[in-house]
Order: sequence, then C-alpha cells, then structure tokens
Amino acid sequence: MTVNIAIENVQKSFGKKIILDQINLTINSGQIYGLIGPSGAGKTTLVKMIVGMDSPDTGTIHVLNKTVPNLKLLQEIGYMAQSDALYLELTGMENLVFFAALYKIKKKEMQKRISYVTKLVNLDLDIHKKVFTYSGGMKRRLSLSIALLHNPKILILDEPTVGIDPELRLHVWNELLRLKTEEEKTIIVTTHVMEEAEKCDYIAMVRDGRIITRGTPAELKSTYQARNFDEVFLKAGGRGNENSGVN
Ligand SMILES: Nc1ncnc2c1ncn2[C@@H]1O[C@H](COP(=O)(O)OP(=O)(O)OP(=O)(O)O)[C@@H](O)[C@H]1O
Repeated sequence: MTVNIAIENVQKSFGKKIILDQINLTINSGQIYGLIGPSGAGKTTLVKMIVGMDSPDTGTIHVLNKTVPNLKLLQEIGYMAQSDALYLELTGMENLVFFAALYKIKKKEMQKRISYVTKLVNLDLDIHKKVFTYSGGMKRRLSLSIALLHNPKILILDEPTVGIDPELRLHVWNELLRLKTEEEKTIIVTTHVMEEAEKCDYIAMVRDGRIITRGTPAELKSTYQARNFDEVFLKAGGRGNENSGVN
C-alpha cells in the first residue's frame, strides 16, 4: 500500500470565515476513504482542493507524489462533483464521447469503457436520450459514469449516491468495493449518509472545517462505545473532544 494523497496543514478561509482548519490527511492506495459530516462542514471545499479546482491558503496537497495543482494529474483523477457538469442539449452518449475525447481515450478503448460505465450505472437503455429529459438521479448516474470513464487511479466522489435508488446504490457501492480490491483504486467519498460510512475502510468525520475524529469504522464505534455513526459523530463532536481522533 502506498500513500496516494497527502494533505498537510491545509487551511482555507472565504472572507473572514475559516472553512478548513489545519487539515492533515493521508490516504493510501486501495482504500475507500469517507469524508463524513453535515452540510457546510467543508467536505466539498476539501475535495475540490485535492482535484486542483481550488487552492489552500496555506498547507500543501500531494497526489501521486505530485504537488497539486498539476495538469498531469487530470488523467489520474476521476471527479464526480456535487452539481452535475453535463451538456443538457446532448444525449448521454454524446456527453460520454465528448469527455472520452477530452481524456484522449482511443476509439476502440472508448467503446469498451462507455459500454462498461453505462451498464454499471444502469443507463444503457437511456443513453441516446437528451440529458435535459433525464431525472436528477439519472444525471447523477451519468456524472458517475463520466468520473469512471478514463479508468483513473483515484476516484473522488462528492455525494455519489444522492438521488439514486437503494438497489442501484448497493450496486454502485459493490462496484466501488470491487474497484478498490481488484484494481487498487483509491476512492474518496463524501457523504452525510452515516450508513455509507460502514462501507469505507477509513473515515474522517468533519465538522466546521475540522476533523473531529478519524479511524476505521470498527475503531470509531469501539472508541466511542457507539452503536452507529450518528452516535460516533455526536460523541466525537462534543465540547473538548475536537481533534481527539483515534489515530
Ligand atoms: N466559493 C465560496 N465562497 C464563500 N463561501 C463558500 C464558498 N464555497 C463554500 N463556501 C462555504 O464554505 C462552507 C463549507 O462548504 P462545503 O460546500 O465545503 O461544505 P460541505 O461539507 O461539502 O457541505 P454539503 O454536504 O452541503 O455539500 C460553507 O459554509 C459554504 O457556504
């Protein structure tokens, strides 16, 4: 296992408000890392910095031993943003072909990848429809398929299962687990669905721009004598407990 993402002393403010406060994280290859926390905690801000779409005020981020931002990393990272960045007037297929060209995927490989990702997210029957006719969940699924299209080493998924029905959510999670185990992908998932935390190898719980605790799901439950992650979060977030993670 190698370190794929190293975040050191990252600090970020918007105006006078501190959004991220002294964040330190190490994420290894072949790991699903969950960033869990309530709305406004700073999860999206942090993942945008890992992708290189925003920069910290202080601190550094390294991905695959390269300092972010670095154009070469674009090929290595698949990013699914919270708001879908799709061309609504194009069909799902046309969107995929557009992004495949952007990633310089060769034609033969492109057909294979498109077939794999559309089946994975169960969009194969609707792929020739224009995206403006898609439901919210279908757009999320198309965004997820685009993030996976170029077979990146690192997947960064910001709330990937919002608006996706339970059956497909399970299917997507099973595939993420397969990608990590069989292909040693490094996967970061943000969520405020506490039950999804269980599927992660490692979790950092974020509140008000700070990591209030971190550890494996089992470590966290046992440290806080909690039955579920809502309880872990509440106990870890109690006054005086900040940054007292199990690791
Ligand atoms: N460009 C910006 N300018 C000013 N404030 C911002 C900007 N982007 C984010 N914020 C603020 O930073 C805080 C953290 O936002 P962020 O989107 O990172 O949270 P989050 O944990 O991802 O929340 P959610 O789960 O709702 O997506 C919020 O208070 C938000 O209003």
